Amino acid sequence: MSISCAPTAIAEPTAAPRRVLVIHNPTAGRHKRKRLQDVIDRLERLGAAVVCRETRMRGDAEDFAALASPDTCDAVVAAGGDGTVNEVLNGLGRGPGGVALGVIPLGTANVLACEIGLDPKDCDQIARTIAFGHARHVHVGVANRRRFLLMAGAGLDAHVVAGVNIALKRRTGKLAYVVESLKQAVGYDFPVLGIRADGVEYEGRMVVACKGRFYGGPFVAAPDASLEAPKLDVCILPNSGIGGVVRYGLALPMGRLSELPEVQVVSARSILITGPRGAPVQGDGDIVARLPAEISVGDDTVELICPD
Ligand SMILES: Nc1ncnc2c1ncn2[C@@H]1O[C@H](COP(=O)(O)OP(=O)(O)OP(=O)(O)O)[C@@H](O)[C@H]1O
Repeated sequence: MSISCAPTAIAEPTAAPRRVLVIHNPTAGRHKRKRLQDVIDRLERLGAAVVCRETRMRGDAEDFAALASPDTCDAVVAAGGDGTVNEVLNGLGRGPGGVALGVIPLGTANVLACEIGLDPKDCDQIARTIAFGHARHVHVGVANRRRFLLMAGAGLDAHVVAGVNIALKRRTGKLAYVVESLKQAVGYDFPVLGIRADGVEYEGRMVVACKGRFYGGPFVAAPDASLEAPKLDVCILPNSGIGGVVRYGLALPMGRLSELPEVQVVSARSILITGPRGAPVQGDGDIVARLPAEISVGDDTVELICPD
């Protein structure tokens, strides 16, 4: 197997390498199988015991992760995009506990990798992180009983996630989301959403409850959010129509979304989003719930393996 990433000189850690179950979503990202093999080869050279399972359909990653036992496995590693991480997170929640969560970022946006400072192209960093990286105690969000790690939202972005053309996404990556956003901006009617955040009422056309700072890739939407904090940073966007979409779409990559005067960011433990019954709610980039949605963060935690 050819090795595509140059090793960097880092002192060998003294702790024993982890025993890991890698769960690979072969449909995530494009042409990433070689990178996965490279990471696995490096893990084995570092002394980690690795078992790899491939998913065949949606839901497999969650079922495989739920079976992981701390007797045989220190960590379950999601090899795929944020959707695969989300499935593993939910699977671990069904399991016996005592197993950490890791990631080999092979997806389209890889928001979690941005959040924890993992470079998707640096196979050496990824392997060392999985084998020896410290585990952060992360508070997990819950949307209508479904766990999420990064964000959950309703309104246009959830409709974009629900409507994105999968074949186009496989061919063009993130561009498919831009195309779908513009398409939706024309046809979508931007209904008003009610948001009750820790008992205080707000209104918006789009709402994203952020656990992490990043959104859609390396773009900061909620600068004060923290995976380790038991709170949500709720971004409430009031504008509608193509004008609103373009305005927010330009502000986000510049890191200015939360600075726009009409955008509110409120900190809350629990929110209730109401709007058209059955409208989609996205969590970590996949549809995880429907309106009305109760989104909260409480005592539920996971050990997330991060670079040192
Ligand atoms: N073998 C499979 N066949 C079809 N779908 C799968 C399979 N395994 C997992 N899935 C589903 O694929 C979806 C997308 O996966 P994922 O998010 O990991 O990749 P991505 O969409 O390329 O990346 P990103 O989320 O970063 O955009 C998830 O909803 C997951 O449940």
